[in-house]
Amino acid sequence: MISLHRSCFLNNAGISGSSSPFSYKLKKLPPASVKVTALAPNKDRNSSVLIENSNPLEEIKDVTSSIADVDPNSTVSFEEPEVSYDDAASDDQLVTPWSLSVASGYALLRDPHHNKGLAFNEKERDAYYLRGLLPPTVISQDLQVKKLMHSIRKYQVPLQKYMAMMDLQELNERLFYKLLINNVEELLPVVYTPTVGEACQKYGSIFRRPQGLFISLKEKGKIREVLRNWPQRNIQVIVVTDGERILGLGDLGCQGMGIPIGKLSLYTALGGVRPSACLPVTIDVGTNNEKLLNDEFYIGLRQRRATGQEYAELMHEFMTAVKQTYGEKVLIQFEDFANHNAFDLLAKYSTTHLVFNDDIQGTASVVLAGLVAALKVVGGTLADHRFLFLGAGEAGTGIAELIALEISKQTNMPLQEARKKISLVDSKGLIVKSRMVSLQHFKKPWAHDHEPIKNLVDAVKEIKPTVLIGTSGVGRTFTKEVVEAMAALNEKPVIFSLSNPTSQSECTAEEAYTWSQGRAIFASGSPFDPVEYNGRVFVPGQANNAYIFPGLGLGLIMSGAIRVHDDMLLAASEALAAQVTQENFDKGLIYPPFRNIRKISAHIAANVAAKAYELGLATRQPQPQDLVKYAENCMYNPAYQSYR
Ligand SMILES: O=C([O-])CC(=O)C(=O)O
Ligand SMILES: [Mg+2]
Repeated sequence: MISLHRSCFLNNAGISGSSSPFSYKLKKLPPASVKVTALAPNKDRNSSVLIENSNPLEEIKDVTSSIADVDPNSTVSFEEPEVSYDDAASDDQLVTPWSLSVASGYALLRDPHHNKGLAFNEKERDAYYLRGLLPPTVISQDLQVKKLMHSIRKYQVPLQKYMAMMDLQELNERLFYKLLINNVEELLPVVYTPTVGEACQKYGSIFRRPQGLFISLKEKGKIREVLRNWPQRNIQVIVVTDGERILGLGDLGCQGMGIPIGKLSLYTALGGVRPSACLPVTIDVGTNNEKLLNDEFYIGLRQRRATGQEYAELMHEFMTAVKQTYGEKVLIQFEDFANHNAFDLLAKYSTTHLVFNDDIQGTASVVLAGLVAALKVVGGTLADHRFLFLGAGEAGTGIAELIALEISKQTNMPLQEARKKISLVDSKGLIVKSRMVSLQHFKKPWAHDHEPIKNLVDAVKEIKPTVLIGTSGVGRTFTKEVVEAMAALNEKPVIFSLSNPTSQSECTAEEAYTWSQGRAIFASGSPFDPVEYNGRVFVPGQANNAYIFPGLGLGLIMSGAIRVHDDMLLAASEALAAQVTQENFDKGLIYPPFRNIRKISAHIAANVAAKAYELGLATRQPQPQDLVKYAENCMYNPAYQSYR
């Protein structure tokens, strides 16, 4: 059995110390032939080995020994196209289960990228030394999915379901994604909000093995090396958090890692980005959460958060190292940073990197889509409506700005004027001019001429909004009085309770429908079950950025975009709103069901890519003719591959 890990790979090459000159990418080659080109900068620049039609295990022995023989300063280059079609391989297309070696035997069963469990067929069991390591039965992937859903459904506690899913991801990646894609509506609340929030809170005690990359202050000055420790090279998407504002749960420090992991599993399941191209990162600069600091099981740095220059320097080293390691076109998604850093990081890096902030921009795009769809039910144009927000952080101001931008585009109204249709309430009351000096910079554009108002109910009565949006991170703040005030003002009040997880939702679906006598057009950030009121069933929509970021990311990747532009967020919004069917509207839905999410993501990706080409920000040339088809063809397919 040959099992070659990177460490022995480097040792064989006689490399020691901190830097590894090796890089490797797999080149697509005709079946059963492997060509490795070793590029040695100092000598033997182009030595190459070509092995054809032999036993794959033997091939690898040859390949690895020739790699080991080349100059230690050499670069071994296997090239892989940025958008890989390998993952779409069908039954009749044979592939080799590559890692840096051909996995076989016991190691193959423990390699999550290639393991198929009982689905290894007889031939594969012979060829890959699996005889005796598996019970005799051979079953299909579909039967495995059925069996696993059966056992997951038996768990009563959501966190147990979450742990079962994480274990599966570590054991058999394709089965994990097949399960998730086939049962997306049932499993999204498990791997994502609300359960992922609880998982982050309890990360220290449920922690079994590390997932993702942890970069703490201890790694300062060494971040490029840390990135090289990650086993994959062709990274296309990074989701990074510093754990300071995890959902609406506050500072969870290093335990925020659950969020990048969850978001990236949706990149693959909902947007079709290859799992090997996804990198979850948590930046650990400490935590101000006393409970965690005193928790003996806490997994992060036991110190208060670094701020100011120390924080900025670590983030800058990370951002620079990412671009140096993965190039200009790697997408960096900022996730769940606290307001004060989120806006600054986005402003600082949006002109030099391909970055976007999911909480500011992704949430804005999904809410705008929901509002555009809701107009079909409530009537009027965006400019005809008045918007009131509870919460003026990343999500609140991000959504407000995108609505203003869209109104301004639709009506040619100056942006300043369009902003006047939107009012925000924060913990100190309505944001008004007289508070200007003490306002954080991102709130200033929303300080209108108005008398101060202290609480939300009074603001509703005074401003008379048609749309009420909660982004406060504080649960149960849309009280009966607030919802009744909205219902008294509007025939069909639009009410979005966006804070996550469910415990932080501004009101429940049941409250929204009951207190508005079934008239509310309601959506929430975390899922709620359908509600029966007066003999009618209301299905609440889930206004969650999960509708947007997977398709947006795919669109950026497939067009080779180098920057994110606001117009791409509008394009994503438009594409999502266009996917709501009459049948959905008839059920009171303003978002299409998640079960069609891959099709929806393909349309979002196509619209985003088209915008990237239009704006001259796309580097993949020529532009594919049918972008929707192209997006679909690029998507990772979790069906098992057949091993030769
Ligand atoms: O993760 C989610 O469900 C949505 C989101 O970005 C947040 O609440 O921060
Ligand atoms: Mg978030």
